[in-house]
Amino acid sequence: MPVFLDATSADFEVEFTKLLNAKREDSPDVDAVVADIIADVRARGDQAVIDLTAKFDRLTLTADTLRITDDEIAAAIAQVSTEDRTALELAAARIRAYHARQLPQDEQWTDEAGATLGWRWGAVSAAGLYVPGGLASYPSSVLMNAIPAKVAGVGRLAMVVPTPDGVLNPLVLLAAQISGVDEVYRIGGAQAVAALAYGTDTIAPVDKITGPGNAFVAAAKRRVFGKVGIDMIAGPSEILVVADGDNDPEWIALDLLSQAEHDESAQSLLITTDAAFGQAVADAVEKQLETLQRAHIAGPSWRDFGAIITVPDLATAAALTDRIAPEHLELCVGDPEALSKNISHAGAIFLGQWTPEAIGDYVGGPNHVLPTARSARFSSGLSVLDFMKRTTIARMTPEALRAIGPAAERLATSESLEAHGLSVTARLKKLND
Ligand SMILES: NC(=O)c1ccc[n+]([C@@H]2O[C@H](COP(=O)([O-])OP(=O)(O)OC[C@H]3O[C@@H](n4cnc5c(N)ncnc54)[C@H](O)[C@@H]3O)[C@@H](O)[C@H]2O)c1
Ligand SMILES: N[C@H](CO)Cc1c[nH]c[nH+]1
Ligand SMILES: [Zn+2]
Repeated sequence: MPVFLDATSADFEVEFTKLLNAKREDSPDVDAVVADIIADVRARGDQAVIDLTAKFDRLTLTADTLRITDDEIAAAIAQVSTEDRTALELAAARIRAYHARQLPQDEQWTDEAGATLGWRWGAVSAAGLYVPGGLASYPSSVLMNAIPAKVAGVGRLAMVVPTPDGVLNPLVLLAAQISGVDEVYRIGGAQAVAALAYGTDTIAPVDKITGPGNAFVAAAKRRVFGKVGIDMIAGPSEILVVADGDNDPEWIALDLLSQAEHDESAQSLLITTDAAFGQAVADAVEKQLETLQRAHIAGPSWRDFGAIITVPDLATAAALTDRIAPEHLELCVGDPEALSKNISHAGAIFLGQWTPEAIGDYVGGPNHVLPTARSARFSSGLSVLDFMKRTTIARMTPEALRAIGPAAERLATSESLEAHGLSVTARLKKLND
């Protein structure tokens, strides 16, 4: 059973804080394991990756078989049904169209002092794309990683994906081909993140690592940040549904289970203005769990981290939502647009009862790699911008230097940085000769 909270009860604040702080992925135990794995990969390179893959994915590799060959990719892709290919291509086209709109513009102008200023955008040279594969297989996450990278203009796309027991999903490889991935390695977890960040004899290091994963992957990305860029912490999935009583409890139950089935550490929450509806959803979840294929994952997630919160009004729902800062937010209320305007912190918002979150996972167009663990307070879903960086541009004319140089001289003096000031003075002197 999930916890039931009532926002009007005396102990609500204590119980809600407990819910916010529930230990799901930010565990010191996980971090300690990940630190050792990263150190091992840095010290022993390919051999560490091979040993750790044998340990965690039950797969024996050599340096020659870490990378999936073009022939293996072609053979796997040949098994994909036309229906699956068509669905994947529809998803890819929609994701590409959405992300193409994110390409930023360069800017350049000349200001009143005569200085030409601006910035230009450029792509990172090499991106490492993490595609999860431990408990489920994610062709959709290949598209969500690789398409924005390609739109940004990244030169080299290196993808890692664990293949437990050596089982390869052909659709993952087709997605890699469709979206222009250059290299695919059958490795996962913290060892794959470390290999991408530090490089091994077989895997050249990348500049930026993106993509979702379990708690080990999220912790590894945190640890390699600085050596490489990362997109965000996209860990175990989360959904918060805000629903009034005018919804079908079964639909909402399925929406909650759609994220619970990702991982025992996933979190599904319901905030409702109608306590009886909340109970009906809880009953519907239990009913679904009797037959759901992944009840062994969704059940523990719902039992350990699920919650149903009753609120007196939608204003309270909005305030609590901002404190949760969920990865996914479904607004199943009469006027979802109006409610969404009162919410500042959510990775992705799904408006109205005809927009199940799963549409966003696959075919909506926006990215499904999204910030978890309340990091939507300060980060956003994966975008083209994550694969780009901005370089600033400045050009002075003699007149511009004459106009603003003296202020630079003064500031340099105030910082006791003599050479800074003199580099300006020397030029101004020449102008005054
Ligand atoms: N936030 C997002 O945008 C988003 C998107 C898709 C999926 N997800 C999440 O990604 C995750 C996918 O998880 P997954 O497990 O299926 O695949 P995964 O690829 O993230 O993790 C599998 C790897 O974890 C490592 N691992 C497992 N147990 C370990 C242990 N005890 N010690 C050290 N390493 C260990 C192994 O190396 C294994 O290869 C789920 O939590 C899902 O909710 C998040
Ligand atoms: N819901 C996940 C993000 O948390 C993404 C996903 C991929 N496939 C299915 N779901
Ligand atoms: Zn999902």
